[in-house]
Amino acid sequence: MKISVIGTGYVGLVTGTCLAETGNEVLCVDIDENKVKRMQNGEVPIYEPHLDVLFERNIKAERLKFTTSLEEGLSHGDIIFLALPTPEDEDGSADLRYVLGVAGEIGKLISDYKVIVDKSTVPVGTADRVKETIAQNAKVDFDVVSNPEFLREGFAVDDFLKPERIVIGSSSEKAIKLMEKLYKPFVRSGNPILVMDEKSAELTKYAANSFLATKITFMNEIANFCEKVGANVDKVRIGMGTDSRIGKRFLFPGIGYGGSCFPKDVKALHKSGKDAEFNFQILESVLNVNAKQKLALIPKIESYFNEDIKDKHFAVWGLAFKPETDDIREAPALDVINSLLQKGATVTAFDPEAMENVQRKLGDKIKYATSMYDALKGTDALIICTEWSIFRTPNLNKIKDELKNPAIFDGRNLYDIEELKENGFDYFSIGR
Ligand SMILES: NC(=O)C1=CN([C@@H]2O[C@H](COP(=O)(O)OP(=O)(O)OC[C@H]3O[C@@H](n4cnc5c(N)ncnc54)[C@H](O)[C@@H]3O)[C@@H](O)[C@H]2O)C=CC1
Ligand SMILES: O=C(O)[C@H]1O[C@H](OP(=O)(O)OP(=O)(O)OC[C@H]2O[C@@H](n3ccc(=O)[nH]c3=O)[C@H](O)[C@@H]2O)[C@H](O)[C@@H](O)[C@@H]1O
Repeated sequence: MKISVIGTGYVGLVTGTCLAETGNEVLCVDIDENKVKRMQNGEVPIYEPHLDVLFERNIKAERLKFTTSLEEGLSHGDIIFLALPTPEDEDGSADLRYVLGVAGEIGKLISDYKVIVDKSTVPVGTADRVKETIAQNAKVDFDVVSNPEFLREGFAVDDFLKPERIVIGSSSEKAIKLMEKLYKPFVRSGNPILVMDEKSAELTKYAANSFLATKITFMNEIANFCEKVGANVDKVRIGMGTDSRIGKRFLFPGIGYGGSCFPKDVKALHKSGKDAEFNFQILESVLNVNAKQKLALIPKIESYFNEDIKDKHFAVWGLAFKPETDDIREAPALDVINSLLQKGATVTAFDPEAMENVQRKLGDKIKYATSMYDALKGTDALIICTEWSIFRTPNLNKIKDELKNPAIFDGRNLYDIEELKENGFDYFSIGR
């Protein structure tokens, strides 16, 4: 089939590449000329494990191409995916200017039947708004489908190739048939393609992300309570999670959830509620608890240094909002660093993939190390914000040799408390 993907971020590029992998002819459109040039030269512009192999293979086979021309994109594809940003607007709602802006152009540019597929995460009712916007100018027939994406950064290729479910929201038989044909190769193991109305599909995405954010936040509250009463959240987590009704996944406490989606999606659903005069009380709590949780290590650090961290120098391991990505959007590490800087401390940071992005954001406000051990040199203590695998079994002697105090503040519960104690560390984690 002939497919066009508008927007080549984490979702668009993975969607385009994976659809090319099943034999479709894919043309990706992006407004960012530099990005398009890099992709045309065979460079993957984001860090996403396993994407490079598929990307290279499909470019070579001439099934995956790139352009900055929306007109070219719209004339190529029979199915047009919108994988455009829907960032947080000032009032917490999803900013639809990219989606509706492109929809306006689509109306002017299409000259034969197209299925317009919204893959961006958008509030209930957006498919109708996209339809109306296209219809203002369109002279030909078209359908709009809501097809929310559930991939995780860091596992995006695997999640796309082997989805647990595919959600298709549409009222057009013709569009549904085309979408089912396109996705059939991805659900050969029997996972379902769920067809529903557009509004239910749109809400499914927000409900899923908000539920996962709530699950993490609930666990963070349990962790904080564990600290008050002397329980160990690791034990509680396993004790709870082995009940299959609860499940073991997404129960890891830490310094809050971050990323490009949970924070903005919980806020957007909360705002949609407000607009409909519906009070999402549970989401209000999630938002408040998570904002506090991002700074959960700060009082521990201040207490260790007798409430005075001015002029103290800290090593921070992990900057990305989670491992296996270079994405730093709403990363808890940034909140931690900003708070330390505000209190007069200094920071040397290390992350395997996200250093460039942080450098662009923070510039010379902090120092950047070339390795995890290099970051420790001359610092007063180590703070861990992201659970990259390479931090899991470090050389403890090397850490102790470099730090002025044998103190580790671990926001991701990486180490065994007893082992760290035996090795002479003052070790602080979350809920243990
Ligand atoms: N990042 C993720 O893991 C997931 C994101 N989503 C949703 O998918 C949507 C896209 O997210 P990301 O891929 O993370 O965004 P992104 O910000 O990484 O990429 C968006 C791309 O769209 C391009 N763009 C902006 N305006 C354009 C225009 N007028 N024409 C062509 N290209 C344009 C940008 O240059 C950029 O390359 C959002 O709604 C997000 O909530 C859904 C599931 C997972
Ligand atoms: O809509 C989206 O963009 C995506 O958002 C999340 O994916 P992602 O943000 O890539 O990352 P997650 O692995 O879900 O982690 C999100 C945040 O929660 C935190 N987290 C996750 C799990 C956990 O047990 N504890 C915890 O604190 C992570 O550290 C991270 O900051 C969802 O998992 C995807 O299904 C969804 O498609």
